[in-house]
Amino acid sequence: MTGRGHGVDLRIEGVGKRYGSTAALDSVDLHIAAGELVALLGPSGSGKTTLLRVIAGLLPADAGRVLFGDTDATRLSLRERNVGFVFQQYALFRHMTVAENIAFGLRSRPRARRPDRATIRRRVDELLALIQLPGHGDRYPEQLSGGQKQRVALARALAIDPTVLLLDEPFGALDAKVRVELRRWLRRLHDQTGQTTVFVTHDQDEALELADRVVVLRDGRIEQVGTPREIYDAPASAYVFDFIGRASVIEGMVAAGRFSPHGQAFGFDAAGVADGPARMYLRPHDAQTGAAGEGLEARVSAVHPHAGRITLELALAGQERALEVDLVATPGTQVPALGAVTGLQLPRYRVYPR
Ligand SMILES: Nc1ncnc2c1ncn2[C@@H]1O[C@H](COP(=O)(O)OP(=O)(O)OP(=O)(O)O)[C@@H](O)[C@H]1O
Repeated sequence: MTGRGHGVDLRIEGVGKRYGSTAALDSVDLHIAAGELVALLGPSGSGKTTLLRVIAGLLPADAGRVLFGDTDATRLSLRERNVGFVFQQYALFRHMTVAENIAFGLRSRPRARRPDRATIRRRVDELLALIQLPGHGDRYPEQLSGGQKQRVALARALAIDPTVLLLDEPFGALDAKVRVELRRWLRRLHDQTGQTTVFVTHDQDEALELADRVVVLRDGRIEQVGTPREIYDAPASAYVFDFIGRASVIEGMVAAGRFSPHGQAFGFDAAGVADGPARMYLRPHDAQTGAAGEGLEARVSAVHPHAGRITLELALAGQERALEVDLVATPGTQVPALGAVTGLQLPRYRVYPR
């Protein structure tokens, strides 16, 4: 595979798709560079699958254009676009061997473009090695594990040298441990092949670990596009902050670039945030408890031990919801007692208008 085409860049321009009164996609603009691995991330119903299907040519858009390199593909069929597609469910042909499954796309080409038998055979062997299942060509799908079946589905999609590889929750049906193994495997495979890839997931860990860039969707619109670091460290909105990981929220007001939590005499820098009601968001590991009198004053309302960390629930005067704070649990960790009053430092946070 190494050295074969890396696929093309993809341009999605003003793409819209409605189902009755629902806008499944609303003026979506996105550029995906050749060789990039991009994750489409969002909750159920945000439009991920619709966007993937529009890119594939499985679903016509109501508005906008899809470009594959310099080619306007908007009106081309799936076959004409030459995309590789993998679904959540294995969708292998049960009556065909693994080798026949992988060869299917090449064998069903019109005669003029169909490679000869020996070439197809070589290609299948090459792909079996790539998916780390050498010697498994004569097996039937039912003789494979779920993870192996998905690797075969991926080989089948790659066999046609697709312009782009489109994956719709390909590991969604597998158990958590296999999912993690397979996504790391997919990342290594991508590093080897450099194939332009678009990957749909609702699992933020999967998106952050796997992708070069993450596209966060909300109600058919793009909420943020960025590298995993950018998305995690600088979420563009409260929606992204909340979706990407655990969040603690403090209610308050912004005036002249300062955020004041309700019920607290303390202010925090919030330069650039408009005056008015606002919320401060922080990750539970980005807060530090300390001596009473330092920073905000908080009372420990619950203590939850976990493997490797302890989560405290802290009550703050003037706040309805308790704040979650994580302490790393090592043998020397001082855990504040239930009901104790502690100081609270917030070195990293973001403020969003309400
Ligand atoms: N065939 C359809 N008919 C009517 N509405 C649809 C159809 N397909 C999708 N929708 C609607 O379009 C919106 C986007 O759906 P889509 O399947 O793209 O979301 P998704 O982010 O992929 O969700 P999931 O993670 O649940 O697959 C949703 O509101 C959905 O109800």
